[in-house]
Amino acid sequence: MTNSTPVYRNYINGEWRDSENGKTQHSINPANKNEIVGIIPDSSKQDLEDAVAAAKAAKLAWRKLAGVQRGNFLFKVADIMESRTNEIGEAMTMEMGKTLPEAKGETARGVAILRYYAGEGMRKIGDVIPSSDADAFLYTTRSPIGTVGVISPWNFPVAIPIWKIAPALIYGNSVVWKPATETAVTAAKVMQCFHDAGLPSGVLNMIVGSGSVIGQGIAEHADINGITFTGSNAVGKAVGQAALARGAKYQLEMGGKNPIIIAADADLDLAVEATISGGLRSTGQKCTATSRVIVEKDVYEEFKSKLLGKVAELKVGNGLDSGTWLGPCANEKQMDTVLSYINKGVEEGAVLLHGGTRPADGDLADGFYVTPAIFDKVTSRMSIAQEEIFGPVLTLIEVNDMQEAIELANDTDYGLSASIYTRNIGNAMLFVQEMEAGLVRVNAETAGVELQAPFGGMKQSSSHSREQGQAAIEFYTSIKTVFIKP
Ligand SMILES: NC(=O)c1ccc[n+]([C@@H]2O[C@H](COP(=O)([O-])OP(=O)(O)OC[C@H]3O[C@@H](n4cnc5c(N)ncnc54)[C@H](O)[C@@H]3O)[C@@H](O)[C@H]2O)c1
Ligand SMILES: O=CCCC(=O)C(=O)O
Repeated sequence: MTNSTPVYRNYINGEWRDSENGKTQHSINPANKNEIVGIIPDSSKQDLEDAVAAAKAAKLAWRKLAGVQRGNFLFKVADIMESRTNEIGEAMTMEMGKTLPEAKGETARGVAILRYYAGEGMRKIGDVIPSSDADAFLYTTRSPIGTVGVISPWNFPVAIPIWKIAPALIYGNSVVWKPATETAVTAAKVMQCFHDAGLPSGVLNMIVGSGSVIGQGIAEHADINGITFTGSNAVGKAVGQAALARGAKYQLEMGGKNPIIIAADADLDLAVEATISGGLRSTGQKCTATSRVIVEKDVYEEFKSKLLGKVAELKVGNGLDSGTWLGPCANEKQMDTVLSYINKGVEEGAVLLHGGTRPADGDLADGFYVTPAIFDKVTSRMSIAQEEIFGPVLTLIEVNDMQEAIELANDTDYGLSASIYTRNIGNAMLFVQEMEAGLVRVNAETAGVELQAPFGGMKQSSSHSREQGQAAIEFYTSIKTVFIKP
């Protein structure tokens, strides 16, 4: 740490504030653990109280604005964020390791999401319904739920908070946001865009602190009317239970164990490309990342050898370097988890064909790197085929036919995304019908989400709600049915 290490604060009631207890922590660069990206707050419950009070005080005036007026703020935020794409992208790469082009791409996605929801301020929010009383006017409108708690993870530190905050705001809610501490610097830069756009004080507040204090505090707070959470299953379920216990609305988007099926008739070159991109971009740290690669036996060996050839070409390194394809894991705990799953895979009898090691020397030794791992001879019940690893690990599973492929693809507690490579329309239709996942993609990788379409999982991946697109209105508002008679 040097005297010039930047210091970031909480954002409460329109101003930047130190944590009331004065405690701080460090945001570390996963490409070099000795580099501190920023000094960030380690906030207390009192900071959360202040943020919630500010959000509560601000919500009435915000709700009373026209949707178009709220949208104008979001358009301004989008323009400011677009002008800071490089700065925000660099902060993201330095805090969580994804490559700079990916980080800038994600920032651009944040801008697009803001513009999409800004436009929502002009769209209809209800229906006219014929009443059984000929003189009456029966229609629906929507009310904001009040103050929304946003709890977000580190893996998409711009896109995910924005796909929660933007719809919360456009539909008239105030917000208390707890970003992941790993990416608190990126979050502060996002927050600054809202501040510079002139968002009224208290409408959006940001508190940086531990999950157990600030995250749980949000889940339990009587003045937070709804909680939207993205993160791991264990934490998500605890958040959901705390919300349910006090009757608050909640929405949980959690882990995945996403399959790609390679049919015998697939274009194998395209399938290899999609497996690598879906499974290893962002170092496998996407909820939608491909993890189980289910291949029909007729093409298994050919697919495997093409995959190995291409994975061997991937360059692991610092995400800021232009030649890097794959950055480090986002933090030490994540790296340790990935390495422990690699050991477990070997112990359970899978064959490690490639990678799965921690580079020991040179520039990479001080980072949380794991080389991309490919496992052969994986069976569906092995831990590496069942549990979310959230790292650069692909598990190859051989099947006899399409029926078995789909059965194994569904053989998981998760149901977030799934894809198939095939040139046979029958295979594609069967897959779409039978696959138990919220996002199913034919001849496309498992990762990749379109901001205007609903996104969310089935089974243990979600609380069965949907985010993004117009689906977001369901969480951030309540329907009010209105009956008027002269
Ligand atoms: N389905 C999706 O849309 C989606 C998207 C991105 C990530 N994810 C999932 O997120 C996970 C990775 O992210 P992570 O490691 O940041 O997850 P995490 O669950 O550890 O943390 C997520 C957020 O919850 C907070 N938190 C931690 N403990 C808490 C508690 N007791 N109460 C309330 N909040 C608490 C964290 O500080 C963070 O802000 C993976 O499982 C991944 O699949 C899911
Ligand atoms: O990590 C979850 C979000 C996935 C996503 O946004 C994508 O696949 O692009």
